[in-house]
Amino acid sequence: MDEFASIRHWTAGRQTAEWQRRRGVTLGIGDDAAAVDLSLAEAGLDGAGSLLIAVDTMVETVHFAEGTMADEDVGYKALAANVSDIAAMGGVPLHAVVSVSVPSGYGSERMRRVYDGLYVCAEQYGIAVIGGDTTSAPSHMVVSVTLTGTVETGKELRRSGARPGDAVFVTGPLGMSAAGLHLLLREEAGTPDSEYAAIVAAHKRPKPSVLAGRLLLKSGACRSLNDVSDGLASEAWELAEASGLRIVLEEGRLPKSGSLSAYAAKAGIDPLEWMLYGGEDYVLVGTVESGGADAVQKAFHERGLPFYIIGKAEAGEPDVELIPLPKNWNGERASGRIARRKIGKRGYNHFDE
Ligand SMILES: Nc1ncnc2c1ncn2[C@@H]1O[C@H](COP(=O)(O)OP(=O)(O)OP(=O)(O)O)[C@@H](O)[C@H]1O
Ligand SMILES: Cc1ncc(C[n+]2csc(CCOP(=O)(O)O)c2C)c(N)n1
Ligand SMILES: [Mg+2]
Ligand SMILES: [Mg+2]
Ligand SMILES: [Mg+2]
Repeated sequence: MDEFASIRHWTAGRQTAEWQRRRGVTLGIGDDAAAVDLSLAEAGLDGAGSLLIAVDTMVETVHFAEGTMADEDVGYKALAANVSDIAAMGGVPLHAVVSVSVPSGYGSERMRRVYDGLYVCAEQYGIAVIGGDTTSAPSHMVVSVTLTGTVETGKELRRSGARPGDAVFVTGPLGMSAAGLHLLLREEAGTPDSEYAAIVAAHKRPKPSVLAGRLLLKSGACRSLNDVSDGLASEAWELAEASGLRIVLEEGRLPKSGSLSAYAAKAGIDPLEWMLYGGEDYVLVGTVESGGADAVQKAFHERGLPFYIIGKAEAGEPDVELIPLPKNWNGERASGRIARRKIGKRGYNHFDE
């Protein structure tokens, strides 16, 4: 199958004309560029919208490898990672443009499976796939997705809006994806123990919450927001630096799932490592004005969504600190309180030595 037949094989008949029309697409896959009339996009915004644009790339051996992700998972996660960035602005995702670079030996069927997963994610989040690019690659697959979205003009939730006194929150458990990856890279006997299904699923099929971002925006109480791709420590540092303040996290408040604890115990690893530095959690971390935290938590819980207050923002030079659990505490007290530990700007970094 040649390049053009392959593209048709991966994309033709996947989404109806009606699906695309409702997102304002007036010209989809097949010409030099797609055309979108944003005034026709049904995003349900409260007022005029701005365009959001994000791109994230997945590279074989860096973001996935044989044994960690099926082809379908690669397509799903490449889009989901971008949904997480749109959610982290408080926005609604709309259109995806997909670039794939495929080693010639991979064959058209393998890429079709990547698209099977990508379209599952598109369906789940209401996204129209409107174009892309295809090239060969020397030895490994690369999938890059550009995603548009929309958000009420001037209301997008930035990293820079936190203020001293704000409560710091996360919208889901931490460290599960890193634990799942650890298991997948080490599991000798194929199918992992069902006890660990949740951590494996967290790695292969992350579920960013657009609804969580929308609730935060509509609450009027959210001052800053980021999504956790590189790890909580790294993302908290981004909030601290963008907002010019110190973030203090409490170890005892960090949400830890049962399957993470069980697997960490089995693997002999401190789960806190994964929770702070693992990454690929695709939950939201941010701050709310402290007086509004209870109402936001209530709104989340009413919709069955998790919401955890994990610390606070304080005036000071950009920094991230952790108040450890008493078990990790060596007994020292600094001015009558448990000594805080500085959290390094460590996390997943593509250019670390
Ligand atoms: N090569 C690049 N050229 C221009 N801007 C870039 C480039 N790479 C990243 N950026 C910009 O830098 C900022 C931070 O990007 P980054 O990729 O760290 O964010 P993210 O997508 O939230 O994180 P992650 O990639 O871990 O999911 C964004 O505004 C992004 O658009
Ligand atoms: C085989 C394999 N090895 C390592 C990892 C871990 N990993 C890769 S990229 C990344 C951060 C997010 O990426 P980005 O910053 O590009 O969005 C993490 C935690 C993995 N997923 N698969
Ligand atoms: Mg990025
Ligand atoms: Mg992000
Ligand atoms: Mg990202």
